[in-house]
Amino acid sequence: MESGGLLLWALPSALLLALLLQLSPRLRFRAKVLSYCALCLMASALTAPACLLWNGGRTVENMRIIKNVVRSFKYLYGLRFDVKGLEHFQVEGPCVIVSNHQSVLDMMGLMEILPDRCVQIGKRELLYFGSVGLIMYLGGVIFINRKSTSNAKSVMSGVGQAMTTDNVKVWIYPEGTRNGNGDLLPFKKGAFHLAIQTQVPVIPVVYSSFTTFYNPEKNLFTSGRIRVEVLPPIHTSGMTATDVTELCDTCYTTMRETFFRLSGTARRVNGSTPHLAQ
Ligand SMILES: CCCCCCCC/C=C\CCCCCCCC(=O)SCCNC(=O)CCNC(=O)[C@H](O)C(C)(C)COP(=O)(O)OP(=O)(O)OC[C@H]1O[C@@H](n2cnc3c(N)ncnc32)[C@H](O)[C@@H]1OP(=O)(O)O
Ligand SMILES: CCCCCCCC/C=C\CCCCCCCC(=O)OC[C@@H](O)COP(=O)(O)O
Repeated sequence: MESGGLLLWALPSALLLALLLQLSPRLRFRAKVLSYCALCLMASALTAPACLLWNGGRTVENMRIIKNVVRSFKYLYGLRFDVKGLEHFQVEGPCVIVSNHQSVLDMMGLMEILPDRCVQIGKRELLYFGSVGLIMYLGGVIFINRKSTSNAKSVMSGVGQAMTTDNVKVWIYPEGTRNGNGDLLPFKKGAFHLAIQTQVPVIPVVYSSFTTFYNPEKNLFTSGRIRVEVLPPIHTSGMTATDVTELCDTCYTTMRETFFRLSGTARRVNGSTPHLAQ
């Protein structure tokens, strides 16, 4: 009786769902994104106890465990990363790594190349994403309140202290938000203030555009290849607060050129940089 009921309801429901997914690209796209979220939530829930048992609590050491788990996700989604310039990460001591931010999939690209003893800066809201928030907390992610510049600035000056005393690298998305439109947003300045205040190098990292395989507007989420380039460190020793804007603009220009080169797209607006034109 039990198994008869299962066949009567579960089988047709599964068939109907499969049919709907075939018919509706939007639904198929949403299902795939949802599966990614579910995977992250599940993997975090399973990895959090491992982090607690291994390392006791919130520490950058947990990033190694998280990284090893996340690095397997790419096989499920058919993503490939071609990485160049990893040798540039071999700097002694702390540094500020800046990279472009296109979507939630960036987390895979991040973990693909994350150097040892490196934490990220993330928006405070991520703390409330259930087990994902917990795993980020355990990995040492620094949370900032983007709505309050003064609060974010004071958190970030505390980070400078910790970077030198605990020898940690910091990964920042200077665009400050996700952006998948095939260009870079103007950079916020926090990362560059931090690098100059702590007198540590800035290492830019660029990921090629996802638009050919991931595009929410076109309901596109297929397998794909991502080109990644770690650029040479930019040293900040001797720079002062007056050099922040120039450092920021140099990074922006270099990263934008690299982004277009890696993505195989032409520069927009006659090659002018809207950020500098403002
Ligand atoms: C096991 C399985 C696991 C699976 C699950 C996954 C787990 C994975 C675990 C771990 C992965 C973690 C992944 C995390 C990913 C997170 C991504 C995000 O959340 S991205 C959003 C947050 N990130 C940012 O927002 C960037 C940093 N933002 C900044 O640096 C901004 O500059 C900020 C917030 C500090 C201020 O932003 P403003 O919007 O006010 O803009 P401004 O133009 O930069 O600043 C205004 C003025 O303040 C000055 N200013 C800024 N910072 C300063 C400072 N530190 N000192 C002095 N002045 C400063 C500037 O110079 C500017 O002034 P003048 O225009 O130049 O006159
Ligand atoms: C019990 C609570 C259930 C909550 C369900 C939430 C499910 C979310 C689960 C997994 C998503 C994987 C997250 C990986 C972390 C990537 C971080 C990220 O890319 O966040 C976006 C942020 O950079 C920029 O934010 P906005 O573009 O300004 O917005």
